[in-house]
Amino acid sequence: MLARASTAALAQAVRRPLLAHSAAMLATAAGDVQPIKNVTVFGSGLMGAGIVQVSAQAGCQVTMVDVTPDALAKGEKIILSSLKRTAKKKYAEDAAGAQSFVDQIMANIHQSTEGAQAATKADLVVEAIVENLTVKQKLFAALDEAAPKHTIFASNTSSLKIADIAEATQRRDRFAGLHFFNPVPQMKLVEVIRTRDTSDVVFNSLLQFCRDLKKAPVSCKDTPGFIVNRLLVPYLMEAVRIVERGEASIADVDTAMKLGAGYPMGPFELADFVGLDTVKFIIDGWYTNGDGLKGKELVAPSKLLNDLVAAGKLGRKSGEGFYNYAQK
Ligand SMILES: CCCCCCCCCCCCCC(=O)CC(=O)SCCNC(=O)CCNC(=O)[C@H](O)C(C)(C)COP(=O)(O)OP(=O)(O)OC[C@H]1O[C@@H](n2cnc3c(N)ncnc32)[C@H](O)[C@@H]1OP(=O)(O)O
Ligand SMILES: NC(=O)C1=CN([C@@H]2O[C@H](COP(=O)(O)OP(=O)(O)OC[C@H]3O[C@@H](n4cnc5c(N)ncnc54)[C@H](O)[C@@H]3O)[C@@H](O)[C@H]2O)C=CC1
Repeated sequence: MLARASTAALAQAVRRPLLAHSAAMLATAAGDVQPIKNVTVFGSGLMGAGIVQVSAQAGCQVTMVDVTPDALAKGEKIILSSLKRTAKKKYAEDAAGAQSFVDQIMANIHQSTEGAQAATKADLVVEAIVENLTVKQKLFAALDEAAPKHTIFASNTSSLKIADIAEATQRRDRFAGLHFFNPVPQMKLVEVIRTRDTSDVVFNSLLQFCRDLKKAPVSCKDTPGFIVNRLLVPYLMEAVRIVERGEASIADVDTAMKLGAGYPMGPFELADFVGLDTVKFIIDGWYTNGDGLKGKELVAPSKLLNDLVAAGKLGRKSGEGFYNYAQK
C-alpha cells in the first residue's frame, strides 16, 4: 500500500510541471469561443470520413464533400463500417438500439460534390484532400469566395506549412491547422496549429471543438510535421533504410517494433495504413521544399516506396502495399 502511494505521489510530482506547461500553452488564448455547429469536410477518404464521423457523433450537422459520387460512397462505407463496430459493442444485446444509434448519427451527415458551394452554411471547414500545396490552395481560394465571413478554415495537412496554405485566402486570422490521427474515431489526439495570424478566438474555438469531439488537443507552432510527424517520420524512414540496406526483412522490422518497443503496428504496417501515396507526398514535399529538411538525406526518396506507388500499391486502401491484404 505504502509502495503504491509513493509511486503515485512520485508520478504526480513528475507529471505536475508537464501539465502546468501544457495548460499554460493552451491558456495563452483563453477567452471567447465561436460556436461550431455546422461543419463542412472536404475529402471523404481515410481522414475526411473519420472527421465527418466524429463531428456527426458530437451532434454537428456535417456536409461531406468530394469530387465524385463514387468517392463519397467510399467515405460513407468507411463511416458505416466504423459506426457499426462501435454500435455492436455499445448495444451488444440490442440490435434495434444499435441500428438507431447508427441511423441518428448518419442523419447528421449530408453529402455534396458541389465544391466550394457546399460551404455556404459552414461555421468550420476542415480540409482533408490530397497532400499537395497547390491543390489545397486552389480549394481554399474558392472557399474564401463562397463561405460566409465567420467561417473558420482548417487544414488536416500532415506536412505542409499552414501559413503557406492560408496565403491563398484573405482570412489568415481565421485559418489554422487541425491535425487528426488515423483512425480518427480511435485516436484521441488532435494537433491544433496556429500561425502568426490565427486569432485567439479561432484558436480557442478549435480547442473547444476538439473537446466537444472528446479528443485531446495539443498546440504546436507551424513547423514541419508539427509534433507527432516530426518524430514519426525519421523513425519510419530509418525502417525503410534498414530494409533497403538488406539488414532485416520488412516482417522482422515490424515484429521487432511491436514486440520490442510495444508499438501497436510496425513501421511498414503503419505506412500501409496511412497510405503510401500520402507517405510519398509527405517525404517528397519535404525533400524538395521542407523548412530545414530540403535536400536532407533523412527524407531522400526511397526506391522501395517509389516502386510500390508507381505500381499503384498504395497500402491497405488499394489492397496491397508492403503487404498483400487480399491474402490476409
Ligand atoms: C516505412 C515506410 C516509409 C515511411 C516513410 C515515412 C513517411 C511519413 C509518414 C507520415 C504519416 C503521417 C500520417 C499523419 O499525418 C498522422 C497519423 O495519423 S500517423 C498514424 C497514427 N496512427 C497510429 O499510429 C495507429 C497505430 N495503430 C493502433 O493504434 C491500432 O492498431 C488500431 C487502433 C488502429 C487498431 O487497434 P487493434 O487493437 O489492432 O485492432 P482492433 O481491431 O482489435 O481494434 C481495437 C479496438 O478499436 C476498435 N476500432 C478499431 N478501429 C475502429 C474504427 N475505425 N472505428 C470504430 N472502432 C474501431 C475495435 O472495435 C476495438 O475495440 P475493443 O473495444 O477493444 O473491442
Ligand atoms: N492517411 C493518414 O493517415 C493521414 C493523412 N492526413 C492528411 O489528411 C489529408 C487526406 O489524407 P487521406 O484521407 O489519407 O487521403 P485519401 O487519399 O484517403 O483521401 C483524399 C480524398 O480527397 C478527395 N479530394 C481530392 N481533391 C478534392 C477536392 N478538391 N475537393 C474534395 N475532395 C477532394 C479525393 O477524391 C479523396 O477521396 C492529407 O492532407 C494527409 O496528409 C493527416 C493525418 C493522417
